[in-house]
Amino acid sequence: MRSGRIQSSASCSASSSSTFPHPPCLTSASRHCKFPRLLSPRALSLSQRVSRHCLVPETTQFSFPKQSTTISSKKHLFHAGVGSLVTSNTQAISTGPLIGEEKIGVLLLNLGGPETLDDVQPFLFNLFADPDIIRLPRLFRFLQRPLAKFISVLRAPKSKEGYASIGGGSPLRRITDAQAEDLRKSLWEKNVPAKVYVGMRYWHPFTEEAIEQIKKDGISKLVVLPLYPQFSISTSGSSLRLLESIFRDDEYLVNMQHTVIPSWYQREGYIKSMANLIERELQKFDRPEKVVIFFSAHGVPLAYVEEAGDPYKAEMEECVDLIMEELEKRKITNAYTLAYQSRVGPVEWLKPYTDETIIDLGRKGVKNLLAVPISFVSEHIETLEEIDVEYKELALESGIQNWGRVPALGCEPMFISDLADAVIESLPYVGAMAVSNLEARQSLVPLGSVEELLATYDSQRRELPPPVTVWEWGWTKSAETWNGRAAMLAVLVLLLLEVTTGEGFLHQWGILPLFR
Ligand SMILES: C=CC1=C(C)c2cc3[nH]c(cc4nc(cc5[nH]c(cc1n2)c(C)c5CCC(=O)O)C(CCC(=O)O)=C4C)c(C)c3C=C
Ligand SMILES: [Fe+2]
Repeated sequence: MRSGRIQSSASCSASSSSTFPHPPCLTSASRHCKFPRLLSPRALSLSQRVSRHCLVPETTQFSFPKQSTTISSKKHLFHAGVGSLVTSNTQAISTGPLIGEEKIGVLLLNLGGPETLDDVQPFLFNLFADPDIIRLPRLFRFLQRPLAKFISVLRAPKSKEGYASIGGGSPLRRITDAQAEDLRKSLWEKNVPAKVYVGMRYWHPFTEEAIEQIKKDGISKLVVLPLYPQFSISTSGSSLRLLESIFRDDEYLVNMQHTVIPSWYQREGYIKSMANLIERELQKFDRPEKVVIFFSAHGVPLAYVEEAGDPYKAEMEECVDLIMEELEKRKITNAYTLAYQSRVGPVEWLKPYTDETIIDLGRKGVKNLLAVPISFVSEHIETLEEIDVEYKELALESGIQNWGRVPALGCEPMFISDLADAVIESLPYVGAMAVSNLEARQSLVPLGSVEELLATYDSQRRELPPPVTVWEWGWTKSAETWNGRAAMLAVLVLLLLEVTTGEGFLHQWGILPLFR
């Protein structure tokens, strides 16, 4: 941990990354991974965590493409190539001409957001129907959709309030479309005539719609780029799992070569762009050197990291370290801290929590705070409402006098240009296909790459605690959790009875007919 880092007393056991379970395939994968040789000794331990993503099958010779360069600095070596990369090919990596007759596509994966208040409940339904958000035990899987309906109806009023306060809907589609267009332009400027598609997980344009267009356009080589800098089961993992199921069932797609860039938080362009934004915002304070830089990342339930092996926390911590190193090179050595926001439900999420940390910093006498949203590259409800309104208010109440917030990256030219470089550097890894469709389907090639990626952190697909409150009571944390689970079970039984008998409180209140 770097010297300037403020440790909130709100932090917990989750702050140590050494407890992460290492998926079994790591050892073999990391042997092929170039990172340990490229990074400085300090970064090496971090890269060992990252190397879990260097999922190159054992049979594949792995070398970075010629155009990728290594930029060295006194303290750190950046690899300008694709940070962590999964190839679609277990047999060979094409090194020949990449463009020629090939039609190249880039698929940007993102979360999606409701565009109007009427979209909020169905959007929430899609989110909670995702087994990577609520993973029920196998026996109860059939209840996933009724449960999603139930929770989405319960949560919709609160969410609607939030979306109403930011203008009546999420800006995510508009911003992601603009990023896609700028990325396309940047690729063309770099002589890579690619088409760029947007596939959202929970709202329009859905991933399925993007895939239909990719097929119509006859794309033959596809680079899959989730727009999340750090990997999480709940975000990129979920999108890749969906993609995998779409690929598996489709004759065209099973033959399409593809590559996935699962995370890219360590790329030089991204780190420098973040540092630029922070440096710019710091200048707005009267005494910039007195400001505490407050990185706030979207949280995930602790069990995702500790039980399922989600690399999210490790990647987040490394990302923050890299940004601070970049700032240090610019002689900016402010104190900083990292906390996790936006938790929902009764289970424990990654700590320290943003709200508790703000209160704690206020108590410690911090007067100047600069919030940096770190897990997402667009403005969205959690920056515009949660940070700008709720956390700002909390900070001022807690004794912080001067508050600032770094904008999300959006279409920052250096950032977009770096994403374009990531795509270009990944192209040599878009591999040749399996010999036959049958083989492709059986050995999951090209799906194997996605499958393997998913397997590294989530091989057992264990039950994950429902992160969302259905019901809550009790005094202790653990009691709350178990009460929540018991209540959920009771609600499920009631729901089941109601659906089968057509009678019950939901019908009486006129809620259930809405479900039909
Ligand atoms: C890296 C970013 C994100 C992670 C990790 C993540 C995990 C996660 N989220 C929920 C529940 C909700 N998320 C909601 C909105 C939302 N989530 C992210 C990003 C991450 N989520 C974004 C960018 C957005 C906003 C999209 C927009 O419309 O602007 C919502 C809906 C809003 C609300 O009601 O608060 C929920 C619910 C869980 C449970 C989870 C991990 C398991
Ligand atoms: Fe979320």
